[in-house]
Amino acid sequence: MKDEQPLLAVRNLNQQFGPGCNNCKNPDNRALSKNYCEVCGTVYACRNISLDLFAGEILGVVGESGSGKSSLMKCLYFDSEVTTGEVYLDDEEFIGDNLFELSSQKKRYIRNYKYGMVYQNPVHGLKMNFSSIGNIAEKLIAAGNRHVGNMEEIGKRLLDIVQIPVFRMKEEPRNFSGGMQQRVQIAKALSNNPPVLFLDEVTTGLDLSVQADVLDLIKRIQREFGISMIVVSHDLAVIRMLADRTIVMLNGEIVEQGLTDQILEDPTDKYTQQLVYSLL
Ligand SMILES: Nc1ncnc2c1ncn2[C@@H]1O[C@H](COP(=O)(O)OP(=O)(O)OP(=O)(O)O)[C@@H](O)[C@H]1O
Repeated sequence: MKDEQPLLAVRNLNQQFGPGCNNCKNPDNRALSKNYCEVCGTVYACRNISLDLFAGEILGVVGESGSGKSSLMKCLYFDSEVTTGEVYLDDEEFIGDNLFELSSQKKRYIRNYKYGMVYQNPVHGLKMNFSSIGNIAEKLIAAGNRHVGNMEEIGKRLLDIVQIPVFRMKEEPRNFSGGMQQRVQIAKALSNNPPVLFLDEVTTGLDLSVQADVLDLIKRIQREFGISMIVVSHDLAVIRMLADRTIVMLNGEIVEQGLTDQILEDPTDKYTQQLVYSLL
């Protein structure tokens, strides 16, 4: 895998909230045991994050609350601005382009054609007052589709893939259970056939049996469609089930990364060891 060109290459991504001061701008003064500066209050949500996502793999990002996982996802999906950093997509339309530096129009294009996103809270990914198939159509229209018949056909196929009964396609997701809402979000995220899918804590808050069904669905989609995914979770059990490789974050930094099996069997970092032992 190492000799391959990554599909997505993130280099030295930093995101901070606050201007920083003489104290925290000096890396020697910044304790690694927290993600904020005690002098000026600046929060360092992501610090020097570099990672590769290869074609067809699921990359897990795990860490406790506040470790910077969602901040990383929001930056990658252009939901929020990085402070500094680079990201490259192996796509002929964007060769050599640091995507963070593109215009907002081009970023929108990438979100519509190259990326899919599934949020923890379905309210962020779905219009609750649109029908389920209408939500899928919204993404298809954003990606340039205009033919109503085609959109309905694609919508039905996607709802079938995520196991939402097609006879319920006209219902609004607000009338669905949490697990069904996540399924509609997944269908919507897949609608433009993206090479990259981001999933942010998608099973958090669901009942265990519903969680297991949604995780099965994600695994099946990855196998059938070969989509590359970055999956964020605070729950190592979720990462164990889904991810080929895993990144462990703490206080905005990557403290360990490697094959998921390797991390689970032989964690080297102290914090990762705690995470792994908590599974036992
Ligand atoms: N807009 C913001 N302004 C200030 N601080 C922020 C902002 N967004 C995130 N942070 C801070 O950045 C740090 C990382 O937050 P983030 O949400 O990425 O963590 P997380 O690992 O996803 O945790 P959780 O799973 O609880 O969301 C936290 O200290 C958080 O308070």
